[in-house]
Amino acid sequence: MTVDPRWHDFASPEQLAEQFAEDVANFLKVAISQRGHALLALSGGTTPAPFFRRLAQHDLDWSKVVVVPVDERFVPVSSERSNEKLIRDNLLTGKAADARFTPLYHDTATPNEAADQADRAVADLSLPFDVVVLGMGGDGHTASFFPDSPELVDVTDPSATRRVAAVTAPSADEPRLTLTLPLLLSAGLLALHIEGQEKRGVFEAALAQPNPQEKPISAVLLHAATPLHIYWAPKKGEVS
Ligand SMILES: O=C1O[C@H](COP(=O)(O)O)[C@@H](O)[C@H](O)[C@H]1O
Repeated sequence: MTVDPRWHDFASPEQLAEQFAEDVANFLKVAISQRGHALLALSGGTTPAPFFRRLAQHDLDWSKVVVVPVDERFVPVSSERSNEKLIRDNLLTGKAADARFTPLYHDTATPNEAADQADRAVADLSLPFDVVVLGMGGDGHTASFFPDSPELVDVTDPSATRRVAAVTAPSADEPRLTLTLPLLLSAGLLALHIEGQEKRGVFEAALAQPNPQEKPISAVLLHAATPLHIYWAPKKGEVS
């Protein structure tokens, strides 16, 4: 059995960003009204900045929102490759600057020590996440679940007890920190944000023949117990 995919297709990245931000903001508002706070996990990379900027414009009680990266490079926040920097620069601005941020990166001697610190900090949050926004690379990686990572089996184990783990992969430039599969799958709203025909093809291939070793997004497809909401738009210049 694979996940129930719910497609949300848009004509442009701008239209996607606007509607996706509204859907996530509404989900956060409901979480705040029901449990007094909301937990939001966000992916990084090159795709989500316009969505973050639209989300930041939403009028909600940001002081009650906790934001956590889905995954992170083991680089300081000053690095242009830091997902934390991306989130801080594009989401945590204006009213949304009141949100609390729980980092995965810590300035430790090793990625494992940073993962231990982040694991404890995430354990102290009032889990589960209300909203998890995944991304996906052209190789089918999601979070920092890379096809060539020696830690892939551990971080995609549906019964993993660690919440945050350090990973390495020849295809990733730096060591990484990632939330593990069960934490991602426990979200109230599980969404995947991808753009472009190529990524759609990669995703549809994984859906047709899920194999986590080849396309790690398959681990989500095989183990999610709730629908996966896919927000997709063609890239600029592509037809939908
Ligand atoms: O390395 C990463 O890549 C994926 C996908 O990023 P994109 O640049 O292809 O949009 C992202 O989901 C992940 O958070 C990030 O660390």
